[in-house]
Amino acid sequence: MTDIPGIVVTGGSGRMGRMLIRAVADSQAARLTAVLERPGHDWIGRDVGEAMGGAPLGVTVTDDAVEAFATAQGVLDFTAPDATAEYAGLAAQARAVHVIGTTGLGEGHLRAIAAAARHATIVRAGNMSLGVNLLVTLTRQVAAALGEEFDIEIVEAHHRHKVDAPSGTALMLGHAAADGRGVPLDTCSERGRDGDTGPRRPGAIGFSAIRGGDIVGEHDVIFAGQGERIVLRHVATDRALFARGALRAVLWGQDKGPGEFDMIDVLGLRAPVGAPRTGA
Ligand SMILES: NC(=O)C1=CN([C@@H]2O[C@H](COP(=O)(O)OP(=O)(O)OC[C@H]3O[C@@H](n4cnc5c(N)ncnc54)[C@H](OP(=O)(O)O)[C@@H]3O)[C@@H](O)[C@H]2O)C=CC1
Ligand SMILES: O=C(O)C1=N[C@H](C(=O)O)C[C@H](O)C1
Repeated sequence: MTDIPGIVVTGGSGRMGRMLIRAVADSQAARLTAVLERPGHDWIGRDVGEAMGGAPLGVTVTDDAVEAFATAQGVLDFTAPDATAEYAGLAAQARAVHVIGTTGLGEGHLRAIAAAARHATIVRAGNMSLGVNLLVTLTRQVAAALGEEFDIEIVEAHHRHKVDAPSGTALMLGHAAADGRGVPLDTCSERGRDGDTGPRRPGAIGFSAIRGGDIVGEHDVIFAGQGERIVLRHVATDRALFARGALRAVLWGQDKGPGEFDMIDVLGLRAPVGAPRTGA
């Protein structure tokens, strides 16, 4: 037996799945024990290194999540909402740390994840990068410092394949901005303006999404006042960034008890008691 945690990557053939496989395979601190794909996927039964067009990694792609999770200490999951909700239950049964990067989760998915977190450690974040999580804390601070005379707009840009909007990161930033102002985001969020919208609602937090080409992920938080504008920006140029964050999260989670955590916890960016919370 080894103390190095065994890790399962779900959605192995996806853009993030491939990054996660590389990150775990290259790490001295974790072992890749299984890679999951959907039943019927043409990678099933193949060595994952070869399926990715490289040298064998000695790990065969499977569609059996129960068996894969049974011997694992961690699951890295960047797939789709329905799959993630199901994996949360299965990972909790196996007491494996479940790191969730999947975005576009609805109320039902979040309930399933919360239920699973009663039994096992879950780390969930719409963005696993250090830079974005710092931007979240800065956004909350700037929003708290400025009054409603500064209009907050969040603009995000992603590749043409992205299926959800606003991005998970944009929502993290929106929650942080609303938190800084001491209001719930759902009371002030303004999305998808089109046509005769009328003037901007005071206190609104606006969201805009751009989709095109191969943009990895870009986020601006704009505080627009009279005669001045503050823009907080994060630009991701390489998806490996998110995979490194996910690996850090699964290692961090190894000695934690049941509960739902985020990257602010993993990175130690949580504000001290008495200071405003993040709303991510
Ligand atoms: N938190 C973060 O830091 C980041 C989060 N993301 C998020 O990660 C997710 C994945 O992104 P990306 O890799 O670009 O997407 P891809 O579409 O490239 O990959 C998704 C993978 O999940 C698999 N999958 C989808 N649905 C199911 C299902 N029901 N059961 C089993 N497997 C399934 C897909 O398989 P198949 O091809 O067969 O459909 C595919 O392998 C998105 O929600 C994205 O927003 C992305 C980057 C960073
Ligand atoms: O789908 C993506 O690609 C990304 N998704 C995440 C999000 O929704 O914010 C994180 C990153 O921006 C890339």
